[in-house]
Amino acid sequence: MTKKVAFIGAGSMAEAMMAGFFHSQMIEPRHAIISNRSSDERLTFLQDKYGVRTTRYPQALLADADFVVLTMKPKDAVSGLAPLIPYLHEHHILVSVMAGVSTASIVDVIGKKIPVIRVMPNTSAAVGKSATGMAKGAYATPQHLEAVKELFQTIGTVAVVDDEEQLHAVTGLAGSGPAYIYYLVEAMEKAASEIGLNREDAKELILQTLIGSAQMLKNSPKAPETLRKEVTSPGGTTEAGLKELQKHQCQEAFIQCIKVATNRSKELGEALRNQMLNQT
Ligand SMILES: NC(=O)C1=CN([C@@H]2O[C@H](COP(=O)(O)OP(=O)(O)OC[C@H]3O[C@@H](n4cnc5c(N)ncnc54)[C@H](O)[C@@H]3O)[C@@H](O)[C@H]2O)C=CC1
Ligand SMILES: O=C(O)[C@@H]1CCC=N1
Repeated sequence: MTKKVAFIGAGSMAEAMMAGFFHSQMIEPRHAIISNRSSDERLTFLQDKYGVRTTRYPQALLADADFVVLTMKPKDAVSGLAPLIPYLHEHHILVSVMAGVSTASIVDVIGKKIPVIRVMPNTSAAVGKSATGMAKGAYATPQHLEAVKELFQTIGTVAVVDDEEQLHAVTGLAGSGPAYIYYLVEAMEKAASEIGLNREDAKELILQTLIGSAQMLKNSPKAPETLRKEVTSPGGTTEAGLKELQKHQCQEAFIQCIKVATNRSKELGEALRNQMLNQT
């Protein structure tokens, strides 16, 4: 029997996961129900596109759900969870994808011994290629973790981390990761236009370069540095290009980018804890 999923939040991450779950046939669209804060238009769009059910009644949302996936922003955790509390029971498995938010904070907001699995996927879930990290909360058993792992393995790879704190790093590296790659592609597209390539040719060349490099990184036993050196002929074009990147400290900037994103995840979790303290 396929599992039933309720999504609390109907944004880009909820849609990416839904699309991936449905494509893998792990979840049937009629077994998914989704809510958001206020946009009827958005819920209608998702209903029409995927055949999911929609509601803003907490009781209806949770009635049949096996997994309750929290897909609102960290700042909306309290407002999103509050109406659900009377209908949340220990048989539900809460799956939070909220960046930075600890399982302990979620349990504290709910005030019940609910199993919570904290998950950090990325939007490549939509095409079954998420790089997902996860950790279990205090009231989740290894069986709960396994059930959620099985669910997310249908939309990509899963790394279970022993220490929940490591999910900040997973977020800085892989949760946000697709955006870094898209940013690079934006730069490649701009450059392609300035050096006289038409948009369609450029798109195909960039895409194939990315896919080919990713496949090489995956299949070759060689380190990225070795692969880079193999492209770089002494006195050639690559060397000239890379010198420019080094001049702008591009690698250092990328390292700093990932560290800052990781710290931001910690700050988001702390901001929610402060919000909770101010409300008590
Ligand atoms: N976008 C991404 O690449 C990733 C996002 N995440 C996490 O996923 C979560 C959602 O991110 P996005 O989809 O990008 O955000 P989004 O802004 O696109 O969607 C947030 C959704 O939450 C809903 N919402 C807000 N308050 C609510 C409430 N009180 N009750 C019910 N629904 C409520 C909004 O109406 C909206 O549908 C965030 O916590 C983020 O940290 C995690 C991994 C990757
Ligand atoms: O930017 C964010 O906060 C979310 C978490 C990881 C990707 N998007």
